[in-house]
Amino acid sequence: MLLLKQNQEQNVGELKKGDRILYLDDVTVSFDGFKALNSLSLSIEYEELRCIIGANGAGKSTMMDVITGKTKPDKGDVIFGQAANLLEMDEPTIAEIGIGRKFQKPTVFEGHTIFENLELAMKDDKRFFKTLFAKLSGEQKNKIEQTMELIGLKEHYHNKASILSHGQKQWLEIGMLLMQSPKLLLVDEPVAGMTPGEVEKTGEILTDLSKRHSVVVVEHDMEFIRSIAKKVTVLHEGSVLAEGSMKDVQNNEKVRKVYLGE
Ligand SMILES: Nc1ncnc2c1ncn2[C@@H]1O[C@H](COP(=O)(O)OP(=O)(O)OP(=O)(O)O)[C@@H](O)[C@H]1O
Repeated sequence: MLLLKQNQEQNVGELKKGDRILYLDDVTVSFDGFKALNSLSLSIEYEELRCIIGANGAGKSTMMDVITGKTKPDKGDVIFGQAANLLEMDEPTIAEIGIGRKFQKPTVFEGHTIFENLELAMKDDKRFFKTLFAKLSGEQKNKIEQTMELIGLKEHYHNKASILSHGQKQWLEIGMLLMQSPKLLLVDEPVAGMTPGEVEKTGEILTDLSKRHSVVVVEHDMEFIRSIAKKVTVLHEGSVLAEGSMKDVQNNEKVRKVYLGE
């Protein structure tokens, strides 16, 4: 298992800004004959913030499930980094080689402090109490502190997660993912249920993150997408309908036809 992980990490290789980090080629997923993904091809760059939009049922979650290994496609290729074939790996291996996924509902440890939540997320040994009382190195403490700063929770470090607002819990969970040093972060509807102030802060956090990671955001909130988007991919019936800046996509004839019935 360890050897497999090391080989796969080598296959991911060293990446620099602008290199391709994720490549889906001709990916099809069928459920009882219905194609949730239909020859989907898509590529994401290292240190890019990409927004994925699309109506209900367009295939956004299925695409995330394929990338993280939850769903295996009927056909196609999914390559991470230079040459790591994600279709040959199970979910834990995919997470270990650098793909983190943030689901819509936060799942933080409510009874533990912000600091402890991040500490627990960092450790390889998942046995809860053993992990919590093991001594942290200076480097590990620094990493936790930098992460708390990034997610705007530094002054809350000793507070229990249970007292955080919904938005703060979402940020803490993003922080927990960061403790595993992912190269690619997949974020599902990050601003659902947030206050306007929290939405703005989330945009800042994700933009900041994309300077050191690749970030893929699936979101229905178009105002939010407009505020953060550099490049947008529109999915429709399991394939890419359009891709480009928010302006390009909004002016795209096919998109206008599908969304606005023009
Ligand atoms: N396990 C499954 N079995 C059968 N059909 C499924 C399954 N998962 C997804 N589908 C179907 O595949 C299509 C794509 O679903 P998917 O959840 O990927 O869309 P989505 O773009 O994420 O939608 P939403 O915005 O509503 O979350 C939908 O028509 C859905 O009903």
